[in-house]
Amino acid sequence: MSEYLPGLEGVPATRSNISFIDGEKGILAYRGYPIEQLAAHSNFEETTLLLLDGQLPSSDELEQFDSQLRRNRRVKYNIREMMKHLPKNGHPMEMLQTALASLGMFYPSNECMVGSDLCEDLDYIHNMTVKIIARMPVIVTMWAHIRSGYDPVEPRPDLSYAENFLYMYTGAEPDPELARILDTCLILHAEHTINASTFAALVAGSTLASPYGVIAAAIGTLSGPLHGGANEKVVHMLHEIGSPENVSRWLDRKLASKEKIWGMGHREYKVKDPRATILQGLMEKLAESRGGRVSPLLETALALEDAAEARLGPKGVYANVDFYSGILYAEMGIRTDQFTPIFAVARAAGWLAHWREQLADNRIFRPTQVYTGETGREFVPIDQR
Ligand SMILES: CC(=O)SCCNC(=O)CCNC(=O)[C@H](O)C(C)(C)COP(=O)(O)OP(=O)(O)OC[C@H]1O[C@@H](n2cnc3c(N)ncnc32)[C@H](O)[C@@H]1OP(=O)(O)O
Ligand SMILES: O=C([O-])CC(=O)C(=O)O
Repeated sequence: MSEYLPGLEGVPATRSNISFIDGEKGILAYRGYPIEQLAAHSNFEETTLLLLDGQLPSSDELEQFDSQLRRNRRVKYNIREMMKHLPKNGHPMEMLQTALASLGMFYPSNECMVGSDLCEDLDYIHNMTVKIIARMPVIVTMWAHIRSGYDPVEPRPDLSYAENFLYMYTGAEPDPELARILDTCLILHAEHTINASTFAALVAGSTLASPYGVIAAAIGTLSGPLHGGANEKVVHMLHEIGSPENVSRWLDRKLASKEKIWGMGHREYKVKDPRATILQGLMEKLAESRGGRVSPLLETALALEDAAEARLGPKGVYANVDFYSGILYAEMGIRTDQFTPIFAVARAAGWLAHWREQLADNRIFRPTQVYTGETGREFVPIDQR
């Protein structure tokens, strides 16, 4: 029997040519392009097409995809109505998972099972990819209004993906600088090899579940605080610390009681996550453009990162992508519980790229276990126990 490795550490679960990580050197590349270049020169729409198709698109290809996304922003009336009946104080990740799973009822995938057990309907796969990517941010921003008892802001087809998100979220004309920052955040969060939520997507996809079932499984998996949910925890943690002077004592106490420092540590990276470095730069640039006003959250975060590096660095524990993203979103006026939904909006690109890659050569995931339970027991009737 093969060795059991908790958390499947180091166990390859698939072959993929979508993204690459060198965790010792802090390298991340999508389809061979370094994340730093994509963050500096691409936009979310283009990066998504790169992830889906494997190549940087021509301007015609990009324009066509972008216009499909813009035309598919409207969310069905029934889904809006359903959202109005969800608990207003429920977590937006649960709302998002519910809405995505419900959308699947309108687009059944059964018709695309052509004779064999593989989904060969490329039009269905493409159309559903567009619908999911186009509608996820719309659902997230609609919820921001619906849960406060207001009508959602209607999407605008003249705005880019990131601009439309900000417009629908605030109801105001999007600030170009904030839109560019959000666009970069979306690029940084779009893909990351076989992380837990992408693995969940692959497991669901391997049963030939519909793309909506696949994305709903991935959203549920991303929501946990050990994964995408950590960005929200980081901001609560920084509020709890309060100010840079408190960092050292706070950290001693947490480490002594073996508690987690949110936004730190990674299964793959043994150095600082390259996405955290880019996000930190964005945060500093935003502060500069606001006359050098550094947010108290950022000041505390910088002090915590320094102190934690000294204590946890020897274990290879450094800031991950979730460490700075929440601070940036908070500075952009986004509510804390919307941070992970924004992550999900971006990661839909990676989830769908992996789902499509796997469909082309699918085999159901069915690992084994090491049984540690009892054997050979005799059933005892209830009145004799
Ligand atoms: C988008 C993302 O998903 S990025 C990750 C977001 N998650 C977080 O930020 C939550 C905090 N971090 C963690 O819980 C972990 O680092 C994970 C879940 C990301 C990775 O977990 P694993 O790969 O299983 O790491 P593991 O738990 O084995 O940690 C190795 C060592 O580093 C320590 N460590 C790892 N992360 C942390 C942390 N955040 N705070 C304190 N110590 C930590 C562990 O206690 C362990 O120490 P030990 O060897 O003395 O027992
Ligand atoms: O790769 C991981 O395990 C977690 C992560 O950083 C991501 O999904 O972006």
